[in-house]
Amino acid sequence: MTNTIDELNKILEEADCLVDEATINATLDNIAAQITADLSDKLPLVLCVMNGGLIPTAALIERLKFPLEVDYIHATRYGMETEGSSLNWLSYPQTSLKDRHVLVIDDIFDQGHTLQAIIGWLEQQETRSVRTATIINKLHDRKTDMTPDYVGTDVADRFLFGYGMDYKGYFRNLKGIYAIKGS
Ligand SMILES: O=P(O)(O)OC[C@H]1O[C@H](OP(=O)(O)OP(=O)(O)O)[C@H](O)[C@@H]1O
Ligand SMILES: Nc1nc2[nH]cnc2c(=O)[nH]1
Repeated sequence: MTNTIDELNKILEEADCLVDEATINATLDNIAAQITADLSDKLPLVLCVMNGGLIPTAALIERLKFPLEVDYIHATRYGMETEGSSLNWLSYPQTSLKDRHVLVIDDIFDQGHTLQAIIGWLEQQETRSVRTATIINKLHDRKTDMTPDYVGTDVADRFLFGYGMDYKGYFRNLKGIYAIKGS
């Protein structure tokens, strides 16, 4: 269904801001310091998980002051929906992964199926190490048995958008993280 600009603006007006820009920036600084301690001498390959990882990846790598390469992987589980289903692989990295220290960056650690599948695939590519980072951790007890190596701010178990995350494809560009009214 097509959303009108009025409908989208109403969603944003009624939404609750759960994480503001200053908190996100502090989270990014903290994660960047941990990553620097672990990877600054490893010439890592950073893999952005598109689309949600786009903004967190840009914000994190500008805080990493050491040599690194960037590529992306495109896998989606939610599409335009608010409930996840099976993972749809849309694009694989073009960079050779063999013997590389890989850092995967995504926006949110929700149930963990997306990162778990990506880690599983990367481990088959003869990488030297694989680490994962997310800006947001959604609090609930429906997690897989993986946990990202670097995890940011905890948020309530609601449907979120902003800072990479979309509502029906929109609002990834917002500086804060919002929850839909009633979710
Ligand atoms: O921990 P999980 O329950 O697997 O959910 C997390 C994933 O869901 C979102 O992606 P989505 O499938 O919505 O695609 P998108 O990045 O294009 O929005 C998000 O960007 C993560 O990749
Ligand atoms: N936009 C969005 N994508 C998600 N993927 C997993 N959880 C979420 C969420 O709360 N919002």
